[in-house]
Amino acid sequence: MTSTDTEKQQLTAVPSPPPPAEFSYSGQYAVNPLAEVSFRKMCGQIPKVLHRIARLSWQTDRRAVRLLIGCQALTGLSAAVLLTATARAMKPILGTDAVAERLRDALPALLLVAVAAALARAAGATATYAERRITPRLTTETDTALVEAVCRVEAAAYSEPGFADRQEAAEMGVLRTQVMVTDAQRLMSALIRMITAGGVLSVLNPAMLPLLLLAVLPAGIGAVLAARVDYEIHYANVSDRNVRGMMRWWSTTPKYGDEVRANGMTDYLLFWYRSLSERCDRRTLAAAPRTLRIALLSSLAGGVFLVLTWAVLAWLAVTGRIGIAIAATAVLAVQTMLTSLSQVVVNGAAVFHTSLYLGDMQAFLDAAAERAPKRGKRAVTGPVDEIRLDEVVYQYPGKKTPAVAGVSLTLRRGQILAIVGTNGSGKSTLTRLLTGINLPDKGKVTWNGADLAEVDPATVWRHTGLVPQIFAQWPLRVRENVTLGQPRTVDDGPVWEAVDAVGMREAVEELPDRLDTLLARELFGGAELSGGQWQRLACSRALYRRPSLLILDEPTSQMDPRGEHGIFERIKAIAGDRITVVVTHRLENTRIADHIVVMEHGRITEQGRYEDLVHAGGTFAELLELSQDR
Ligand SMILES: Nc1ncnc2c1ncn2[C@@H]1O[C@H](COP(=O)(O)OP(=O)(O)OP(=O)(O)O)[C@@H](O)[C@H]1O
Repeated sequence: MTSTDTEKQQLTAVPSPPPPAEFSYSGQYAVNPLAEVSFRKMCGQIPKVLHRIARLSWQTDRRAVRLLIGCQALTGLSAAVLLTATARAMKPILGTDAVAERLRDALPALLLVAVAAALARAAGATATYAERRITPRLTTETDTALVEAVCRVEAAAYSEPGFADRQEAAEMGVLRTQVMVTDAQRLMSALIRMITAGGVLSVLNPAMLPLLLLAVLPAGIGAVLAARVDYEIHYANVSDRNVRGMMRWWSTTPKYGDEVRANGMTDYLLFWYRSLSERCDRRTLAAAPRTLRIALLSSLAGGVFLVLTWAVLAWLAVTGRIGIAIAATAVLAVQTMLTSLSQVVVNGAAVFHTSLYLGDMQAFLDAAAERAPKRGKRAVTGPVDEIRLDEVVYQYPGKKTPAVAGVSLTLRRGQILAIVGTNGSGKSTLTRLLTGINLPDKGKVTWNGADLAEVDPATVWRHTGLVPQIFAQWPLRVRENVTLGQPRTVDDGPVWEAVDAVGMREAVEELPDRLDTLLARELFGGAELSGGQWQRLACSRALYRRPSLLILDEPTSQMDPRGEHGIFERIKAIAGDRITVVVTHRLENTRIADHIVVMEHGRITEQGRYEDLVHAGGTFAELLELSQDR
């Protein structure tokens, strides 16, 4: 083989991608609620969840619930009338008189049968209407409650192991709300029809009822056991589904399309996506034999008892123990019982299934409520004259060392503070502590003397404006991208002012609908901005707020020199009214600062003014020299 051949082979031989890492939904919160639960306890969940669905529905639409209850009562009544009227009609029909006479005698009962059947249908249709009035609003309520719970937790919860998996598990509860009222309503009406038919049947012959129950009970047990298997698979797949959901978004959103294509990631991403799906499928398929065994055994047991039921009925009729008319009604009652029992079983299992997912959802909502800020009722009122950090320490959950390890600092109104330091030295974490996004584990942060641990965070964030390193590109109109979080005015004057402040007027005026242009190229009529323009817009959002504390974390990393110069000029011009914090790796930009702190391993290792630090021979001077050494 020539060296050229080897080179060619090396170029064409692309190694196959590694399989995606296997995550498992584990840890102190990941307790499969079914692992230790007995069958009786599982069935015991059904009344509880019915009660819960009723309560939620009642809170959503009382009129619709009343209508539903009325329909259920009508269903029971019409089933009873139908069966008794049928029994009454059977006697003359099976009699020995002339046909015309038999029909005439049976006519009143037959009319009653027709009216009862019509009523039953009407009750069914109205119940569906009532259920459709409840379900969309109930789903919206539950869905919004989940989104709100996630938005409102303390930011530290996001770093907790398993938080995202628990959220994914809770999402299933939201999905189930779309079917839970239907399932509950069908279960209740089937139960009512079953009880009515059972009552009629036990009057006709008491021996039939237990036999029929035995015929359907195995199917009930089978359905609940199958639901349990389904839940176990769902539970085992939570983490993979979560990762797959993220991969799906990252792979398909046009925002990252360039990176995916130009780096040849498509095949790898598709491979990973497919691998995750196949891993979920494998778990599902591995459980299929168990489901089959459950279905076969329950059908076999049910079938045996059903044959027995029909045999007993035939024996009663053949031996003359019951009349032919009664036997015919019994056939109808058995059929009604069987149909409604099957519906009870199917819908009961569905309600049981729902109870499991609702349980996950409720557990997550409870956990989120526990993690909601409980910092006290004190309020920060502007203007903010002083922010102090006193020996502040913060360690992220699951981390071995603190990200901020004992920082003391005083910031005063009118001052510009620059924070510099190597990657991972704790700069962004320090800004999170300054704004009260995270509370320190030790030490305290005070605003005008008030400890942030005792202050309602909403009153703090009313006075802050933050341009984070990674900022959102909101799929909203230009105007909302500027005013989001604080729609202070109804006229556009202040919006244009903020747009001007970041030098974006020309770019916005060129957009098809100026401030009304939707910034989402994925959507019809949407437009897209360049990276630097997005960053200017993020800065304009913070400036529009006119905050007491303005924090800019690498605010100009994507901007051209003109844009960068403009932003820093603006920061200087408005600095008198506020406390300004700039985090940057471009050390030249720290010239505007009144005070610079250099961070290393979560501590402040140097501080002073630009001119002092340049000549101090420390990290700042070293980093500056390196940035100029090209
Ligand atoms: N949400 C988080 N959860 C867990 N650890 C985190 C989180 N955010 C940051 N860290 C860790 O905290 C440490 C400090 O991170 P931080 O983002 O504050 O550094 P930084 O100085 O801003 O870095 P850079 O210059 O790269 O932006 C790092 O070790 C990082 O891995």
